[in-house]
Amino acid sequence: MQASDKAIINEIKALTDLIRHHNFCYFQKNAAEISDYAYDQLVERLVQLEKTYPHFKEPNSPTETIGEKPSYRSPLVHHPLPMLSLAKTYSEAEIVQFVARVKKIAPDLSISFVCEPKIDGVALCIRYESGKLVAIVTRGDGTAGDDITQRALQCMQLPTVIEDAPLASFEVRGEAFMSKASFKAFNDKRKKEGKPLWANPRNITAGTLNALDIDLVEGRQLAFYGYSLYTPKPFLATHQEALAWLAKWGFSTLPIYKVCKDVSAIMTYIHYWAEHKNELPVGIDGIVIKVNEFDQQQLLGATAKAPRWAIAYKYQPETAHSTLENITFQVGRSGVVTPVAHFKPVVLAGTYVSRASLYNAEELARRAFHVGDTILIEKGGDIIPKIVGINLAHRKAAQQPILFPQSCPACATPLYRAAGEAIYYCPNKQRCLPQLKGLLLHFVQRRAMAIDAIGPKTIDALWEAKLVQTAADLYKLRYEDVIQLAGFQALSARKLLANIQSSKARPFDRVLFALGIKHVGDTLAKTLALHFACMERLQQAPLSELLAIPTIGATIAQHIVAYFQDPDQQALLADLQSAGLQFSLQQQAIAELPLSAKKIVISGTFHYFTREALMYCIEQAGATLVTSISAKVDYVIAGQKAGPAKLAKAKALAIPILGEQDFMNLIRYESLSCI
Ligand SMILES: NC(=O)c1ccc[n+]([C@@H]2O[C@H](COP(=O)([O-])OP(=O)(O)OC[C@H]3O[C@@H](n4cnc5c(N)ncnc54)[C@H](O)[C@@H]3O)[C@@H](O)[C@H]2O)c1
Ligand SMILES: [Zn+2]
Repeated sequence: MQASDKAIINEIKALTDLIRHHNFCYFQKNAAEISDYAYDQLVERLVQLEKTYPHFKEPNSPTETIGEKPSYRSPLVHHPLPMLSLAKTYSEAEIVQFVARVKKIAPDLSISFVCEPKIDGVALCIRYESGKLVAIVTRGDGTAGDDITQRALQCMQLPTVIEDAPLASFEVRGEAFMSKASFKAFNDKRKKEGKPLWANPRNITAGTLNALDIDLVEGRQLAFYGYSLYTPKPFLATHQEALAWLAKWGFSTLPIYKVCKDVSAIMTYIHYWAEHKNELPVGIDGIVIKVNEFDQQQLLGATAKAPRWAIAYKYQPETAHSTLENITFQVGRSGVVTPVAHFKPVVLAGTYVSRASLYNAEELARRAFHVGDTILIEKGGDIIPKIVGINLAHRKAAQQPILFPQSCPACATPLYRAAGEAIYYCPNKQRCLPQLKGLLLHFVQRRAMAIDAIGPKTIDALWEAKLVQTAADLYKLRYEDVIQLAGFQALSARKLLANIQSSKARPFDRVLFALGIKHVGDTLAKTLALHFACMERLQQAPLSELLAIPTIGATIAQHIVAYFQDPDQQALLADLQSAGLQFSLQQQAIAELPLSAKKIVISGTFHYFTREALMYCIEQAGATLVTSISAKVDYVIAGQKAGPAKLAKAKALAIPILGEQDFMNLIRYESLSCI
């Protein structure tokens, strides 16, 4: 093998792995790490390499697969007709080639195209039998997806009965999404509640439809636009007619689709919506061009990945040039130092932007920014802008790159970097101002102690006046202290003190979360509260007991143990306890556990739970596990290969038999966070 072959094999392998990684982030975690444009460039490069060197192609290449594996959380549903992806391009020349290709296959026919917006959401297929909605299924890997009927109906308005359906069974395919207005309202609410924001409407749509906890989905308003109708027997002649039927049956369709006869009409449509897409109520990332006649679609057929009768023209993300003014280094409450780029304000996707986070030291070193650099900033559907390029030709000579500081920008303590991590920390937990103030802000936020009267400004004022340095100091505040602060009057001072007093009623898990122990988010705080029931037991818990909890790995367990062994934290906890905070689970909370006093039998193996995790969740939900079926048993949870004798006995005794998903719904899985 030649050296150049080796380099190509390596590039193909690296690209294949990288694309798989991004597929996982995008489709499974709903948290893309790179823009769609950057992702599409990676795929394009791999497609080209595979075309030139087909013998080096990796088996199961992501250029030939669709979406991601179904979750296996809910029953798998096969698609009688595969749900494919779309061929896509960012180049107008390729649209011209597409039209030419289509015309070549059917040269004697007059061909028309339907141009319609490409909505940036999640593809769903809705099945109807005898005019009734029977299932809503995700695309999954194109051949089978997840049945999400219950969840989807909870957050979307869909026609559940179609009175005048001329066919016994059919499928409506389309895109679920969140409108721009609902997304903004939802994120504004989360901001007020101190919760992390969703990056874009597509992520929240996918997150909602994948949610394990149906209660979490409540209040999230999604919409659905139908873009195709699949029938077992031909029933209509054109795609345009299908769209008209969908609208007649009560499906929302974007009424801006247009039938175009030639390339020039297609281009006019593409250009028009490039200018006007921000005016639409829903985010679109391109235009889909489809051959209108179904007969002609059949003639053109499909590849394994996409139909040959359609193509998506994708709009490039909005970008703008600006000048880098500075990079500052922000210290978070856990001591993590993050570089933030500040640049001359520019308008992108309708809003002014002037800052972009650079994530970590490695990224800063790799990009070697200089003050005054001309930078290219990109903002797609995402709310967070990114720096995607530097114009080196514009760089002024004799400037030095901006380096990551060696010591904390706030307290000058030398920074520390754990082996194998890309992040620098300031280890000065006791005196580093942004860390201490960050901890206080975390403590008062709505998800923690919900002391709403205190925001960043009040924290600053209390700090300046040397009244508050730790969370425990809040509970020592007196009226005379607060009234002397700038901006406080009798009423506001009393309100603040009342707010602090009422925070003493917050339950034990919220107190645990409020402490800001590294890695202990609100769900893990709940798990710890349920498992240990009181602070004292948790404080004394050996590493082995923490490790026995399925959600806790070695790093988290070590952090928790180290936290409770730290004398400063012990002093803080003692102060908070004497202030009267809830240091144990309330009896009432135990009685409210979703399966209190229930008896459960499990049988078989499970997709999502290990047997140990399932047993743990049952206990955490307040139920008791029993081994044999009797009239005293409340539920049987049956997995694959569940014992037939057990199931028959349960049926005879009319004991409800639950699948894995039913059980998760019952225990409000997400709120207990068991695995
Ligand atoms: N940023 C990342 O890391 C990352 C990772 C993986 C995938 N992605 C994005 O996902 C894309 C690949 O996903 P894909 O296979 O779903 O392709 P796609 O989203 O580009 O195109 C196919 C999909 O378009 C949707 N669609 C919207 N409007 C439509 C309409 N009017 N008619 C027909 N279909 C319509 C359908 O859901 C269909 O399944 C990538 O091109 C990229 O944009 C991004
Ligand atoms: Zn510091």
